[in-house]
Amino acid sequence: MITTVTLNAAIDKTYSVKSFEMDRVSRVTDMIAVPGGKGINVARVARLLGEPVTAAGFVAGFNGQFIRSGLDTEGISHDFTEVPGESRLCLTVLDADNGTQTELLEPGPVIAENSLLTLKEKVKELAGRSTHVCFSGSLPLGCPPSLYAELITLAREAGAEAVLDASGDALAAGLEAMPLLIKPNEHEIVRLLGRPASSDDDLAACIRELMQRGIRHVVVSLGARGALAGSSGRVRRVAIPAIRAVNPVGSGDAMVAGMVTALRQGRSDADVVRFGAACGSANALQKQAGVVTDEDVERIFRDITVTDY
Ligand SMILES: Nc1ncnc2c1ncn2[C@@H]1O[C@H](COP(=O)(O)OP(=O)(O)O)[C@@H](O)[C@H]1O
Ligand SMILES: O=P(O)(O)OC[C@H]1O[C@](O)(COP(=O)(O)O)[C@@H](O)[C@@H]1O
Repeated sequence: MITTVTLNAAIDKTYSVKSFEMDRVSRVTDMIAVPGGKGINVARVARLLGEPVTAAGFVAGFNGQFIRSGLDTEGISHDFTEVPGESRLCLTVLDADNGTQTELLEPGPVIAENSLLTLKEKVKELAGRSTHVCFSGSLPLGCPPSLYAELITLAREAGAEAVLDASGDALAAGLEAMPLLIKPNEHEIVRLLGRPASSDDDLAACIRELMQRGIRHVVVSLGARGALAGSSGRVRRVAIPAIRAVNPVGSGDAMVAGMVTALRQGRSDADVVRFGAACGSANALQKQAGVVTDEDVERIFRDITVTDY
């Protein structure tokens, strides 16, 4: 099984708007509201790919009920820790005319010490039944930056491999526990290493540095440019075909889901990133974040090339 941990679960709401403008009234032409937050998106895509999953993390309030019942409707198994307050709303405004996606992310509930203890027990228990635990997304208020490192260590002690998709201090501190795989995007890796990366050579040097620290898979996703991926000491370029992207929100999560699925299937390092990138691009073809179809994934996979960098 794959367990996903979303500490700041959300309702992901997507508004389609014609010619979105600041300081103006905009009428919404189409609306989607689904359980979201990075780890939940990973769970949805992994399940669509045929993997057994459980989504865990914190939920709160009416939005938390929406998240649980939405997952029930989708048939995604979940085991969340309820906390006081209200789970957040993450809003994406899609403007097809201008080709923009604008995101507004609420902060979410404040997590108390006793809820952290409950969550740690839950992660230990789920990790004992999982091959991989994916830790994804920002830390809600009340969670110390060291939390991912603690959870990764617990997961590994329980027998599961850990994947970390986070940013800022949460990513920096989480690295101390040596997750199996990290998937920063360009901005996240630059911030992590605290130096500019103005070329792919610079990014490759960052990837090598992180592999030397002991992270086996360091995959830097580059949006429509594909990815630069380090695995077991080698850096590879992942070149993807041009597509007509509809909404790339959630593509990073779909990529993580694809890579974990491929790792579980024992695919080669090159095919792990190739399959992950195919899932990321397939997600960008959908209006809803965190959704792929098998047909899109397989078609795009065939058109992706992975070469030594
Ligand atoms: N506009 C796009 N066109 C094609 N593929 C995309 C696009 N945006 C993302 N992807 C795919 O999804 C992967 C992850 O997307 P990216 O935007 O880099 O992640 P994140 O959402 O974490 O910032 C990319 O490596 C790529 O394969
Ligand atoms: O937990 P964070 O980092 O605040 O991010 C939350 C947001 O990330 C998303 O999961 C999208 O992430 P990606 O585009 O990086 O895959 C949204 O669905 C969600 O609203």
